[in-house]
Amino acid sequence: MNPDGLAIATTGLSKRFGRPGHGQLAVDGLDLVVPAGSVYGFLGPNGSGKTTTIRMLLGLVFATAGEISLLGQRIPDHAARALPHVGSLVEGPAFHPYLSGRANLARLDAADLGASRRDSGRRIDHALERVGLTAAAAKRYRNYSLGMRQRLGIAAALLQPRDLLILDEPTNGLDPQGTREVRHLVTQLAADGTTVFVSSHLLSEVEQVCDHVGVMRTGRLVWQGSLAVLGDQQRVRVVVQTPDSTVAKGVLADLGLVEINEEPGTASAVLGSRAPEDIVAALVRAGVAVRGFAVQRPNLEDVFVSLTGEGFDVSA
Ligand SMILES: Nc1ncnc2c1ncn2[C@@H]1O[C@H](COP(=O)(O)OP(=O)(O)OP(=O)(O)O)[C@@H](O)[C@H]1O
Repeated sequence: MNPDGLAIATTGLSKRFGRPGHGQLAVDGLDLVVPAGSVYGFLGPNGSGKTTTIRMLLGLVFATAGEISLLGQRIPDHAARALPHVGSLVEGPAFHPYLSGRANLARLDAADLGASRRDSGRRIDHALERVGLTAAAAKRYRNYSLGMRQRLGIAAALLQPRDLLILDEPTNGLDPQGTREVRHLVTQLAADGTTVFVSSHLLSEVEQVCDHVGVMRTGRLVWQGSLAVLGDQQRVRVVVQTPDSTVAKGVLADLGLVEINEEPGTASAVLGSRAPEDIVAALVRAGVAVRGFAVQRPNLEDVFVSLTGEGFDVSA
Protein backbone atom coordinates (compact mmCIF):
# COMPACT_ATOMS: atom_id res chain seq x y z
CA MET A 1 0.00 0.00 0.00
CA ASN A 2 0.93 3.63 0.24
CA PRO A 3 4.19 4.36 2.02
CA ASP A 4 2.85 6.90 4.53
CA GLY A 5 0.31 4.49 6.02
CA LEU A 6 -2.57 6.79 5.16
CA ALA A 7 -5.68 5.65 3.31
CA ILE A 8 -6.74 9.24 2.63
CA ALA A 9 -4.71 12.43 2.90
CA THR A 10 -5.71 15.86 1.66
CA THR A 11 -3.98 19.20 1.91
CA GLY A 12 -5.78 22.50 1.53
CA LEU A 13 -8.71 20.78 -0.14
CA SER A 14 -11.30 23.37 -1.14
CA LYS A 15 -14.40 23.58 -3.27
CA ARG A 16 -16.15 26.73 -4.37
CA PHE A 17 -19.44 26.44 -6.20
CA GLY A 18 -20.26 29.15 -8.70
CA ARG A 19 -18.03 31.65 -10.46
CA PRO A 20 -14.34 31.91 -9.48
CA GLY A 21 -13.92 34.51 -6.76
CA HIS A 22 -17.65 34.48 -6.10
CA GLY A 23 -20.11 31.85 -5.04
CA GLN A 24 -20.00 29.68 -1.98
CA LEU A 25 -16.95 28.06 -0.43
CA ALA A 26 -18.52 24.70 0.47
CA VAL A 27 -15.22 23.11 1.55
CA ASP A 28 -12.46 25.30 2.91
CA GLY A 29 -8.82 24.19 3.22
CA LEU A 30 -9.29 20.63 4.49
CA ASP A 31 -6.24 18.67 5.70
CA LEU A 32 -7.68 15.20 6.22
CA VAL A 33 -5.49 12.49 7.74
CA VAL A 34 -7.12 9.05 7.61
CA PRO A 35 -4.82 6.25 8.79
CA ALA A 36 -5.01 2.93 6.95
CA GLY A 37 -6.99 0.43 9.00
CA SER A 38 -8.98 3.10 10.85
CA VAL A 39 -12.71 3.64 11.05
CA TYR A 40 -12.86 7.38 10.52
CA GLY A 41 -16.04 9.24 11.38
CA PHE A 42 -16.56 12.35 9.27
CA LEU A 43 -18.92 14.29 11.47
CA GLY A 44 -20.80 17.49 10.84
CA PRO A 45 -24.25 19.01 10.50
CA ASN A 46 -26.18 18.94 7.24
CA GLY A 47 -24.67 21.34 4.74
CA SER A 48 -21.24 21.45 6.39
CA GLY A 49 -19.50 20.07 3.28
CA LYS A 50 -19.24 16.32 3.94
CA THR A 51 -20.83 15.12 0.71
CA THR A 52 -18.89 17.63 -1.36
CA THR A 53 -15.65 16.41 0.23
CA ILE A 54 -16.55 12.77 -0.44
CA ARG A 55 -17.41 13.57 -4.06
CA MET A 56 -13.99 15.20 -4.49
CA LEU A 57 -12.23 12.20 -2.88
CA LEU A 58 -13.92 9.91 -5.39
CA GLY A 59 -13.11 12.17 -8.34
CA LEU A 60 -16.81 12.89 -8.94
CA VAL A 61 -16.29 16.66 -8.74
CA PHE A 62 -13.12 18.66 -9.25
CA ALA A 63 -11.55 20.46 -6.31
CA THR A 64 -11.12 24.22 -6.64
CA ALA A 65 -7.80 23.94 -4.76
CA GLY A 66 -5.73 21.47 -2.78
CA GLU A 67 -4.43 17.96 -3.15
CA ILE A 68 -5.89 14.52 -2.56
CA SER A 69 -4.09 11.23 -2.04
CA LEU A 70 -6.26 8.12 -1.99
CA LEU A 71 -4.46 4.87 -1.10
CA GLY A 72 -1.24 6.67 -1.99
CA GLN A 73 -2.46 7.74 -5.45
CA ARG A 74 -3.08 11.33 -6.48
CA ILE A 75 -6.68 12.12 -7.31
CA PRO A 76 -7.93 12.83 -9.91
CA ASP A 77 -4.74 12.17 -11.98
CA HIS A 78 -4.32 8.55 -10.84
CA ALA A 79 -7.95 7.81 -10.02
CA ALA A 80 -7.90 4.76 -12.28
CA ARG A 81 -5.23 3.18 -10.07
CA ALA A 82 -6.88 3.93 -6.73
CA LEU A 83 -10.60 3.65 -7.37
CA PRO A 84 -10.77 -0.10 -8.13
CA HIS A 85 -9.67 -0.60 -4.51
CA VAL A 86 -12.26 1.82 -3.12
CA GLY A 87 -15.90 0.91 -2.53
CA SER A 88 -18.36 3.73 -2.00
CA LEU A 89 -21.93 4.44 -1.08
CA VAL A 90 -22.83 8.00 -2.06
CA GLU A 91 -26.46 8.89 -2.56
CA GLY A 92 -27.21 5.15 -2.88
CA PRO A 93 -27.07 3.18 -6.13
CA ALA A 94 -30.27 3.01 -8.15
CA PHE A 95 -31.77 -0.40 -7.44
CA HIS A 96 -34.63 -1.88 -9.41
CA PRO A 97 -37.64 -2.29 -7.07
CA TYR A 98 -39.08 -5.38 -8.80
CA LEU A 99 -35.82 -7.30 -8.98
CA SER A 100 -34.43 -9.35 -6.10
CA GLY A 101 -31.40 -8.26 -4.14
CA ARG A 102 -29.33 -10.86 -5.97
CA ALA A 103 -30.59 -9.83 -9.42
CA ASN A 104 -29.85 -6.19 -8.61
CA LEU A 105 -26.27 -7.05 -7.67
CA ALA A 106 -25.96 -9.14 -10.83
CA ARG A 107 -26.89 -6.10 -12.94
CA LEU A 108 -24.30 -3.93 -11.21
CA ASP A 109 -21.69 -6.67 -11.42
CA ALA A 110 -22.32 -7.09 -15.15
CA ALA A 111 -21.70 -3.36 -15.60
CA ASP A 112 -18.19 -3.77 -14.17
CA LEU A 113 -16.24 -4.44 -17.34
CA GLY A 114 -13.05 -5.26 -15.43
CA ALA A 115 -14.62 -8.20 -13.57
CA SER A 116 -14.47 -11.74 -14.91
CA ARG A 117 -17.91 -13.16 -15.90
CA ARG A 118 -17.01 -16.63 -14.72
CA ASP A 119 -16.69 -15.58 -11.07
CA SER A 120 -19.80 -13.41 -11.05
CA GLY A 121 -21.99 -15.81 -9.03
CA ARG A 122 -19.32 -16.31 -6.40
CA ARG A 123 -18.68 -12.57 -6.10
CA ILE A 124 -22.38 -11.84 -5.62
CA ASP A 125 -22.84 -14.62 -3.05
CA HIS A 126 -19.84 -13.38 -1.14
CA ALA A 127 -21.06 -9.77 -1.12
CA LEU A 128 -24.54 -10.86 0.03
CA GLU A 129 -23.04 -12.97 2.76
CA ARG A 130 -20.83 -10.18 4.04
CA VAL A 131 -23.79 -7.88 4.56
CA GLY A 132 -25.99 -10.65 5.98
CA LEU A 133 -28.48 -10.75 3.11
CA THR A 134 -27.99 -14.34 1.96
CA ALA A 135 -31.37 -15.46 3.31
CA ALA A 136 -33.15 -12.46 1.73
CA ALA A 137 -31.26 -12.61 -1.59
CA ALA A 138 -34.31 -13.79 -3.56
CA LYS A 139 -36.68 -11.19 -2.10
CA ARG A 140 -37.65 -8.22 -4.23
CA TYR A 141 -35.86 -4.99 -3.41
CA ARG A 142 -39.17 -3.19 -2.83
CA ASN A 143 -39.90 -5.57 0.05
CA TYR A 144 -36.58 -4.88 1.77
CA SER A 145 -36.55 -2.84 4.98
CA LEU A 146 -34.57 0.40 4.94
CA GLY A 147 -31.69 -1.30 6.75
CA MET A 148 -31.66 -4.12 4.20
CA ARG A 149 -31.67 -1.60 1.34
CA GLN A 150 -28.70 0.18 2.80
CA ARG A 151 -26.88 -3.11 3.36
CA LEU A 152 -27.52 -4.04 -0.27
CA GLY A 153 -25.94 -0.71 -1.23
CA ILE A 154 -22.88 -1.67 0.79
CA ALA A 155 -22.91 -5.15 -0.80
CA ALA A 156 -22.76 -3.40 -4.20
CA ALA A 157 -19.66 -1.54 -2.99
CA LEU A 158 -18.15 -4.87 -1.91
CA LEU A 159 -18.51 -6.80 -5.16
CA GLN A 160 -14.76 -6.42 -5.50
CA PRO A 161 -12.27 -6.74 -2.64
CA ARG A 162 -11.69 -3.24 -1.27
CA ASP A 163 -9.00 -1.61 0.84
CA LEU A 164 -11.13 1.43 1.55
CA LEU A 165 -14.87 1.97 1.90
CA ILE A 166 -16.32 5.48 1.74
CA LEU A 167 -19.87 5.66 3.04
CA ASP A 168 -21.87 8.89 2.95
CA GLU A 169 -24.43 8.96 5.80
CA PRO A 170 -25.18 5.23 5.54
CA THR A 171 -27.64 5.37 8.44
CA ASN A 172 -29.53 8.44 7.30
CA GLY A 173 -33.25 7.79 7.47
CA LEU A 174 -32.86 4.36 9.05
CA ASP A 175 -34.86 3.23 12.07
CA PRO A 176 -32.93 2.08 15.19
CA GLN A 177 -32.87 -1.54 13.97
CA GLY A 178 -31.52 -0.53 10.53
CA THR A 179 -28.97 1.73 12.20
CA ARG A 180 -27.77 -1.15 14.37
CA GLU A 181 -27.47 -3.39 11.30
CA VAL A 182 -25.30 -0.89 9.43
CA ARG A 183 -23.23 -0.13 12.52
CA HIS A 184 -22.58 -3.84 13.06
CA LEU A 185 -21.60 -4.24 9.43
CA VAL A 186 -19.13 -1.34 9.57
CA THR A 187 -17.54 -2.87 12.67
CA GLN A 188 -17.23 -6.24 10.93
CA LEU A 189 -15.70 -4.76 7.79
CA ALA A 190 -13.18 -2.87 9.87
CA ALA A 191 -12.30 -6.06 11.77
CA ASP A 192 -11.46 -7.63 8.40
CA GLY A 193 -8.91 -4.86 7.83
CA THR A 194 -10.85 -2.53 5.51
CA THR A 195 -10.39 1.18 6.20
CA VAL A 196 -13.83 2.75 6.55
CA PHE A 197 -14.47 6.47 6.07
CA VAL A 198 -18.04 7.13 7.13
CA SER A 199 -19.88 10.44 7.29
CA SER A 200 -22.60 11.18 9.80
CA HIS A 201 -24.34 14.10 11.46
CA LEU A 202 -24.84 12.03 14.62
CA LEU A 203 -22.16 12.27 17.24
CA SER A 204 -23.44 9.25 19.18
CA GLU A 205 -23.18 7.04 16.11
CA VAL A 206 -19.63 8.05 15.29
CA GLU A 207 -18.66 7.53 18.89
CA GLN A 208 -19.90 3.93 18.80
CA VAL A 209 -18.12 2.69 15.69
CA CYS A 210 -15.18 4.97 14.92
CA ASP A 211 -11.65 5.12 16.25
CA HIS A 212 -10.81 8.40 14.52
CA VAL A 213 -12.96 11.42 13.92
CA GLY A 214 -12.95 14.63 11.93
CA VAL A 215 -15.46 17.33 12.80
CA MET A 216 -16.73 19.66 10.07
CA ARG A 217 -18.42 23.00 10.54
CA THR A 218 -19.38 25.28 7.66
CA GLY A 219 -16.83 23.79 5.28
CA ARG A 220 -13.93 23.65 7.74
CA LEU A 221 -12.39 20.80 9.68
CA VAL A 222 -12.54 22.10 13.25
CA TRP A 223 -11.06 19.03 14.93
CA GLN A 224 -9.49 15.77 13.87
CA GLY A 225 -7.91 13.05 15.92
CA SER A 226 -7.93 9.63 17.50
CA LEU A 227 -10.71 8.67 19.86
CA ALA A 228 -8.16 6.85 22.02
CA VAL A 229 -8.41 10.08 23.98
CA LEU A 230 -11.78 8.83 25.26
CA GLY A 231 -10.05 6.02 27.12
CA ASP A 232 -7.51 8.44 28.58
CA GLN A 233 -7.41 7.83 32.35
CA GLN A 234 -6.59 11.48 32.90
CA ARG A 235 -10.09 12.35 31.72
CA VAL A 236 -11.95 9.78 33.82
CA ARG A 237 -13.47 11.24 37.00
CA VAL A 238 -14.82 9.69 40.16
CA VAL A 239 -17.85 11.30 41.72
CA VAL A 240 -18.82 10.64 45.34
CA GLN A 241 -22.25 11.55 46.60
CA THR A 242 -22.20 12.12 50.32
CA PRO A 243 -23.38 14.52 53.01
CA ASP A 244 -19.72 14.52 54.20
CA SER A 245 -18.31 16.13 51.08
CA THR A 246 -15.59 18.06 52.91
CA VAL A 247 -14.23 14.90 54.53
CA ALA A 248 -14.52 13.08 51.18
CA LYS A 249 -12.54 15.86 49.51
CA GLY A 250 -9.76 15.34 52.11
CA VAL A 251 -9.71 11.57 51.45
CA LEU A 252 -9.43 12.12 47.70
CA ALA A 253 -6.57 14.56 48.28
CA ASP A 254 -4.80 12.11 50.66
CA LEU A 255 -5.01 9.43 47.95
CA GLY A 256 -3.17 11.82 45.61
CA LEU A 257 -6.11 12.45 43.27
CA VAL A 258 -6.05 15.74 41.37
CA GLU A 259 -8.52 18.32 40.01
CA ILE A 260 -10.71 17.86 43.07
CA ASN A 261 -14.08 19.62 43.14
CA GLU A 262 -16.37 19.87 46.09
CA GLU A 263 -19.94 21.04 46.29
CA PRO A 264 -22.48 20.39 49.02
CA GLY A 265 -23.40 16.71 48.62
CA THR A 266 -20.65 15.79 46.11
CA ALA A 267 -16.90 15.52 45.80
CA SER A 268 -15.18 14.55 42.56
CA ALA A 269 -11.66 14.15 41.14
CA VAL A 270 -9.69 12.70 38.26
CA LEU A 271 -9.31 8.94 38.79
CA GLY A 272 -5.74 8.71 37.45
CA SER A 273 -4.03 5.38 38.15
CA ARG A 274 -6.07 4.55 41.28
CA ALA A 275 -8.52 1.65 41.35
CA PRO A 276 -12.10 2.84 42.08
CA GLU A 277 -12.56 0.15 44.74
CA ASP A 278 -9.57 1.47 46.70
CA ILE A 279 -11.15 4.91 46.73
CA VAL A 280 -14.46 3.56 48.04
CA ALA A 281 -12.61 1.58 50.74
CA ALA A 282 -10.65 4.67 51.84
CA LEU A 283 -13.82 6.75 51.99
CA VAL A 284 -15.58 4.16 54.13
CA ARG A 285 -12.53 3.82 56.42
CA ALA A 286 -12.61 7.58 56.96
CA GLY A 287 -16.27 7.32 58.02
CA VAL A 288 -17.66 9.04 54.91
CA ALA A 289 -21.32 8.10 54.33
CA VAL A 290 -21.12 7.13 50.66
CA ARG A 291 -24.57 7.50 49.11
CA GLY A 292 -23.42 7.19 45.53
CA PHE A 293 -20.17 6.52 43.71
CA ALA A 294 -19.65 6.80 39.95
CA VAL A 295 -16.76 6.49 37.52
CA GLN A 296 -17.49 8.93 34.70
CA ARG A 297 -15.80 8.42 31.36
CA PRO A 298 -15.92 11.39 29.03
CA ASN A 299 -17.96 11.06 25.87
CA LEU A 300 -16.96 12.45 22.51
CA GLU A 301 -18.92 15.62 23.12
CA ASP A 302 -17.07 16.33 26.41
CA VAL A 303 -13.71 15.74 24.72
CA PHE A 304 -14.64 17.88 21.75
CA VAL A 305 -15.73 20.74 24.00
CA SER A 306 -12.58 20.47 26.14
CA LEU A 307 -10.26 20.37 23.11
CA THR A 308 -11.85 23.11 21.06
CA GLY A 309 -13.50 25.21 23.75
CA GLU A 310 -16.62 25.15 21.60
CA GLY A 311 -19.97 23.45 22.02
CA PHE A 312 -20.79 20.67 19.63
CA ASP A 313 -23.80 21.87 17.72
CA VAL A 314 -24.84 19.48 14.98
CA SER A 315 -27.99 21.40 14.24
CA ALA A 316 -26.03 24.51 13.20
N1 LIG B 1 -23.73 21.41 -6.86
C1 LIG B 1 -23.79 22.39 -5.97
N2 LIG B 1 -23.95 23.68 -6.34
C2 LIG B 1 -23.99 24.68 -5.45
N3 LIG B 1 -23.90 24.51 -4.10
C3 LIG B 1 -23.74 23.26 -3.65
C4 LIG B 1 -23.69 22.13 -4.54
N4 LIG B 1 -23.51 21.00 -3.80
C5 LIG B 1 -23.47 21.41 -2.50
N5 LIG B 1 -23.60 22.75 -2.41
C6 LIG B 1 -23.59 23.55 -1.17
O1 LIG B 1 -22.39 23.27 -0.48
C7 LIG B 1 -22.62 23.20 0.93
C8 LIG B 1 -22.11 21.88 1.46
O2 LIG B 1 -23.01 20.85 1.02
P1 LIG B 1 -22.76 19.30 1.25
O3 LIG B 1 -23.85 18.55 0.60
O4 LIG B 1 -21.38 18.97 0.90
O5 LIG B 1 -22.90 19.20 2.84
P2 LIG B 1 -23.13 17.92 3.74
O6 LIG B 1 -22.35 18.18 4.99
O7 LIG B 1 -22.84 16.69 2.99
O8 LIG B 1 -24.64 18.00 4.06
P3 LIG B 1 -25.77 16.93 3.76
O9 LIG B 1 -25.60 15.92 4.84
O10 LIG B 1 -27.02 17.74 3.89
O11 LIG B 1 -25.53 16.41 2.36
C9 LIG B 1 -24.10 23.42 1.14
O12 LIG B 1 -24.31 24.76 1.50
C10 LIG B 1 -24.69 23.12 -0.21
O13 LIG B 1 -25.86 23.88 -0.42
